[in-house]
Amino acid sequence: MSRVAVMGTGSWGTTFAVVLADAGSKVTMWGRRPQVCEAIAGRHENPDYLPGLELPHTVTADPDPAVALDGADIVVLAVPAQTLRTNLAVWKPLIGPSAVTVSLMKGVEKGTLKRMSEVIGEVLEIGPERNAVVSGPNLAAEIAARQPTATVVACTDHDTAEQVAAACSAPYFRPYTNHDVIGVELSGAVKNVIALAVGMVEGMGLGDNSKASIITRGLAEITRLGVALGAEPATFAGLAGMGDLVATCASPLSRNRTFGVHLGQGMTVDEVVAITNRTAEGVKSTGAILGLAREHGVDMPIAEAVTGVVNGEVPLSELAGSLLSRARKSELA
Ligand SMILES: NC(=O)c1ccc[n+]([C@@H]2O[C@H](COP(=O)([O-])OP(=O)(O)OC[C@H]3O[C@@H](n4cnc5c(N)ncnc54)[C@H](O)[C@@H]3O)[C@@H](O)[C@H]2O)c1
Ligand SMILES: O=P(O)(O)OC[C@H](O)CO
Repeated sequence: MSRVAVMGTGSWGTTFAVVLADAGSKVTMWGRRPQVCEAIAGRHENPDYLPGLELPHTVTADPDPAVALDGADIVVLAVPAQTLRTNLAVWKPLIGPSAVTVSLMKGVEKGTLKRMSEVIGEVLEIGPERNAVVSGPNLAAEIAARQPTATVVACTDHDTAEQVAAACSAPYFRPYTNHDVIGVELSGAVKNVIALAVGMVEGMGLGDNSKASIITRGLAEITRLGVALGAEPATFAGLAGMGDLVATCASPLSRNRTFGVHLGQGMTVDEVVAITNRTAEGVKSTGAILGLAREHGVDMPIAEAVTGVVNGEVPLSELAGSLLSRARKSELA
């Protein structure tokens, strides 16, 4: 039986803890708010993020990271992408020398333009063989209701990917393994930006042709960037690529898509942030993703338009025009 620490008691951290427990793992969560940890450990619930769900009694939680990390074979990281580096610096001395890390996060670090597994490798000074990523069409609320889904466990080391996949294989949760960490991780981060664009389109009252066009050309952008960074094209046709893109862009449960809908209806970024306390990673990562694209000479017009709107540099009324007025090109270019 794996002993797993889940660092972060938000929607996905808590849901993934349920998956791990249902798969037979023993789970201790860390959360920064003691009252949330008390609710998880004492009443087997997380009313802030998953109200009404009874958590397995094998899931416990503690606000002391030393308690959560003590003896953990697997350390799951589920905090906002932009706080990860600071959090890891505190946790580093508490993580065992052979523990495997698993990033659940779908963002790119501002400033450094690093993927989450890169930040983890750098701060914890661990090799790629201990550094795994889980990403796929995984809307937390559906999985918390034990609705069937598949996902991808990515690690350059097959044994590590298998170890993590075994720890999270539940009757309703089927992990596939993949060695393409770059492709799997980038897919998860960039689809959030595309979901913001689809949400804006929805909020502006446009229809399914517009959304399908954004989703399809969005996949082309994700693939171009990924391949330029060394990913394998096939990954983008898989669960972490097209699968997650479709789930996120289609679902009202997606925080990124919902954020975009509010923007499309005319709210400002600050106004949307004020009415939600959930992590919409695309908002903070879109500039970093565009930075990566520019660094590698990759054309990403949708990410560029979304960044412009999010930064208040491009009026929403110009979003469609900025995409449609570009020079004609081959679909396959
Ligand atoms: N929710 C989903 O359906 C889902 C699915 C797959 C991946 N993800 C990804 O998982 C990651 C976490 O998402 P989530 O849904 O759990 O977010 P969330 O907003 O539900 O929860 C975030 C958690 O991080 C904590 N937190 C906030 N600021 C912090 C800080 N400075 N230091 C430490 N902890 C802090 C919050 O208290 C909360 O427990 C994101 O990168 C997201 O893209 C989410
Ligand atoms: O709610 P979102 O937009 O963060 O998306 C959640 C997951 O990433 C879907 O796989």
